[in-house]
Order: sequence, then structure tokens, then C-alpha cells
Amino acid sequence: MAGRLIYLIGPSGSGKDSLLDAARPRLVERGCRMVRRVITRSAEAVGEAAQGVSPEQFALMEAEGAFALSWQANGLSYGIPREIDDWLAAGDDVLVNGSRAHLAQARERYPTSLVLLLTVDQAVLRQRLIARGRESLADIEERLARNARFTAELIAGNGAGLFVLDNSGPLAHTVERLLCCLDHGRTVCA
Ligand SMILES: Nc1ncnc2c1ncn2[C@@H]1O[C@H](COP(=O)(O)OP(=O)(O)O)[C@@H](O)[C@H]1O
Ligand SMILES: O=P(O)(O)OC[C@H]1O[C@H](OP(=O)(O)OP(=O)(O)O)[C@H](O)[C@@H]1O
Repeated sequence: MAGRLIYLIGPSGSGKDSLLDAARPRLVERGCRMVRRVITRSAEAVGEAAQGVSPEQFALMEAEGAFALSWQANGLSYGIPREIDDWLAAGDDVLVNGSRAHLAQARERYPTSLVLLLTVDQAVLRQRLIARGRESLADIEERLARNARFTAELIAGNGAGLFVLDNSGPLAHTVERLLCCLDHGRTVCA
């Protein structure tokens, strides 16, 4: 039986990478796989969670069919390696750090996917982005504006198909809710 694609989305700074890192050992325990994204960011800026490539390398990889999903946002290109399709075919669940703007395409390709929307209060989000110190203040404001547009639209348009995980509180709490959702489904953990 094919595995489930678990498509984690949420604004930049909502804590997607932190959540994946914190939950990693317990996800692995459950046989859930995670994949390193390919991003057109410098190697120093992407850290362990992704592979940094140049725009030229990215275009080449895309043309060669290296990605199961790919999108552009925030002036960057992002790719999810196509090896996830082998894992899904082998019956493994796969959790990916996705894009809200690319949700429709992801659902079209993976109709049984479970979509998790990570949310955080906008004021908390601004503070976290500033504290993370990765983008300029102007870039941070652009990300916040992009976020404000998206969250309301997503919840209005996809309410029934989304599991909302609030990460305004402690990360450990969000990890427990994520695992509860994966183990028992939306209704029990809501
Ligand atoms: N629950 C939380 N409480 C406090 N800080 C958090 C929490 N979740 C994430 N952070 C911090 O917020 C910042 C953004 O998190 P990050 O995982 O990089 O977000 P994303 O991957 O969604 O862009 C990081 O500095 C991270 O340490
Ligand atoms: O369509 P959106 O939902 O706005 O998402 C666009 C991109 O922004 C986020 O990545 P970002 O560059 O912020 O990296 P990070 O969130 O992993 O830090 C997200 O993971 C997407 O790749």
C-alpha cells in the first residue's frame, strides 16, 4: 500500500524546520521519512535541513526531472527530490516542508495527502523572524504581508481538508499535537 504524503505548510518563521527537527526521532520511530529540500540559497544559509544550489544548478536538476514538486517563492526556488515517490510507493509516509501557494499542485499529484498548516500569531511571528536574523527587515515585512494574505484564504478555502497546528506556544506542545494527528487523525487531536 502506498504511504501518505504529509504536506507541512505555514509562513516563513512559523517553525516548520524547528518542528521537523524536534519531531525527527519520533517520526523516524514511526517509519515516517523526511527529505532535504533543494533551495537556491547559499550552503551556509540553508543549514542541514536543505541542499543549497545555484539557480543554474536548480534549473538543470529540474530539467532532468530531479524533483517531485518544485516552486518559487520569496525570490528563491525550492525542490522536493523525486526519491520521495519511491518511498511512498514502498509504503512509507513522507513528511515534506511545502508551500502554501503550491498546495493545489501538491494535492493534485498526491490526492491522499494530509495537509498540516502551522500557524503562529503575527506579532510572535515578527519577533521570531527578527530573532532568527536570516532576512533583512524589508524581507521580513514582505514575508509577513505574504503570510497575512495566505492564512485567512487557506482556512476559508480548505477548512475541512486542513489540520491546523498552532505553534505560538512551546515547541514541545506542537510536537505532541503533530504526532497525535499522525497517529490518531484530526478528530481526536483537534
Ligand atoms: N514554538 C516555538 N517557540 C519559540 N521559538 C520558536 C518556536 N518554533 C520556532 N521557533 C523559532 O522561530 C524561528 C523560526 O523557526 P523556523 O523553524 O526557522 O521556521 P520556518 O522553517 O517555518 O521558517 C527560529 O528562530 C526558531 O528557533
Ligand atoms: O508559499 P509559502 O507558503 O509562502 O511558502 C513559500 C516558501 O517559503 C517557505 O520557505 P522559507 O524560504 O521561508 O524557508 P523556511 O520556511 O524553511 O525557513 C516555505 O517553506 C516555502 O518553501
